[in-house]
Amino acid sequence: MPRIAANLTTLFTELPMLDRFAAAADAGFEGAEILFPYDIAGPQLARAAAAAGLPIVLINAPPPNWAGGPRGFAAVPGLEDRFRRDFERSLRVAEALRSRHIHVMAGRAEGPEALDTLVRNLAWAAERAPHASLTIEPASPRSMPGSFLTDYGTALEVIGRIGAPNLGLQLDMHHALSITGDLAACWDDVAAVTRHVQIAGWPARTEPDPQAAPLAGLLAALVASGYRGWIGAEYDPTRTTQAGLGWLDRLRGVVA
Ligand SMILES: O=C(O)[C@@H](O)C(=O)CO
Ligand SMILES: [Mg+2]
Repeated sequence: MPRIAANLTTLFTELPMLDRFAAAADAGFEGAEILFPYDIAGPQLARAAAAAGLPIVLINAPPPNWAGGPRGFAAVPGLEDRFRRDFERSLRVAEALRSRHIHVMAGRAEGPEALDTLVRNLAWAAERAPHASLTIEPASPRSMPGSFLTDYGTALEVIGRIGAPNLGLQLDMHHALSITGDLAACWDDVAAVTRHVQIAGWPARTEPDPQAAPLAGLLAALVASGYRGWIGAEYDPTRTTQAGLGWLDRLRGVVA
């Protein structure tokens, strides 16, 4: 049965980051994602996660400028040195937090040179960190304008060209629906290389509804295909996080 992680960058934001782990554990989550854990010392985060009994499932590699800027640069020609330095940083943090996955973002770029840059950077990263699990996540252009990685065909090509056992896909249902409009067909295409799944309500990206389309279909497909990874809840709560958590028990009923 897939386990459910709270994305602590988007959930429990009523609380300081270090208090979010305990709140997520009390609410019934079994793990945590943090998009950018670079503002708080790793040992402090690791202690808070351990005290709450929550493994950290996913972090993102550092963005050059999270506050309004591009959120990554693995596909940006000319920034390869910066990519390597920052990847080393994400590795140190991932090791301190024992994060299961590192999500590497492509950043704003276009064209064949960007594709080659992404392949080269990710191939280097996968070889540099054979024990780390790396993911790439196609993002809808509406959410991330200008991002290089906005379709699953390109993601599959990149993963296939590199052929590293520690590189795979992060399927975020919000992006998958925005990009393809057909979550079931998208899952069929990418299931074999998917290492991590994220869910949210559709189309508003608020609380997920496990018993209604499109999430009900995705959950059925995950169970049918024997998906053994985590499901991360990455959404914007309608009111407080706690007030909207009724979906969590209902989801367990569906995937049990
Ligand atoms: O879907 C998203 O926005 C995230 O998973 C992410 O990593 C981009 O910041
Ligand atoms: Mg996501």
